[in-house]
Amino acid sequence: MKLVELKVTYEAENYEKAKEEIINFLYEFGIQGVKIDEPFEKNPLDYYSNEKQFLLDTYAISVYFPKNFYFEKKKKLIIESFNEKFSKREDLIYNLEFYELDDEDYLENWKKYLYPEKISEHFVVKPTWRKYNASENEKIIELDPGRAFGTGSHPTTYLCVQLMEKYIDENVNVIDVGTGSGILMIVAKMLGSKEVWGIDIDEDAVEAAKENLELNNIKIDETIKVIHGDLLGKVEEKKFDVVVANILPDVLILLLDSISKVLKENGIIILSGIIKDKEQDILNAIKNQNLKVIDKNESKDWIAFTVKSV
Ligand SMILES: C[S@@+](CC[C@H](N)C(=O)[O-])C[C@H]1O[C@@H](n2cnc3c(N)ncnc32)[C@H](O)[C@@H]1O
Repeated sequence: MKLVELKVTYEAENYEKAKEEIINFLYEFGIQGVKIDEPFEKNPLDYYSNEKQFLLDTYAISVYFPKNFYFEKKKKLIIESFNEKFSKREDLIYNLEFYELDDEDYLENWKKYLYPEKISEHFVVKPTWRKYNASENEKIIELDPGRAFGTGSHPTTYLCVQLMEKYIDENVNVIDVGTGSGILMIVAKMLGSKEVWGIDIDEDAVEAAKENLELNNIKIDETIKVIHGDLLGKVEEKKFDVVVANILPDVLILLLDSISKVLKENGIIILSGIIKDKEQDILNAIKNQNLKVIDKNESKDWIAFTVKSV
């Protein structure tokens, strides 16, 4: 399996703002990981410890996509939409470059950037190859994200985890729609949920989720299932107290009807993956499904909602 790295090199009046804008924009294209290169205060001694970093003088953001049969179309779309959004800006100049990578190279490279991270009141995500001394009230999620989305560090994931901490206990069953690395299934189980299902249209994600459940000593059985496919075809007869879904806004809007069908009468849905620009579209879809917002969580340019039936 090959991957494609898109490297955006840029100069901006406000680097922090430009970085957020570029990452948020690219997120909409289903990226698998983000790597950020920034120049740093130069000390001549650093030349010997990290020559590559030392010589780097540019700001760059790299994101990764699987190289599948429709990637060329996607590439064209990314370049066109990127230019449409950013080319007329007075405060930003940029250059886009695409590179092909082998899966293994990507995974090895990617691992260097992941560290244990506290993502909510109780949860710490720990990459399997790192050490971490947990304090008494911390819950550790062992994770090897592989090629699936969900390391915990993206706002869309941690906003969801923070809402899950409020609404999930041993009395509820949960389905995670778009489970990716399985991180939200692990959170649901660690919060005591008696039954946790996860579903994803990406076969690699299903494999990654199963491996990560195992890493956390969660056994796949009648109460823990990871399903490959689309919600509608695969989960028709079953109802859940809690549905969590961290997916792109346009997909969430399409899925909301199917999600409502698997929701118990007093159940709740935790929706994440919502970039601020799309907030109103999501609110309209929520209203059209006879649902209402009962809680909201925000970070940077991202929003997550808890909703239930009117
Ligand atoms: C942003 S990732 C979320 C991963 C993880 N749940 C998290 O919160 O970090 C979205 C996932 O949704 C999956 N997905 C996209 N459309 C889907 C659909 N219609 N049904 C099920 N999964 C879908 C993608 O394959 C991807 O793994």
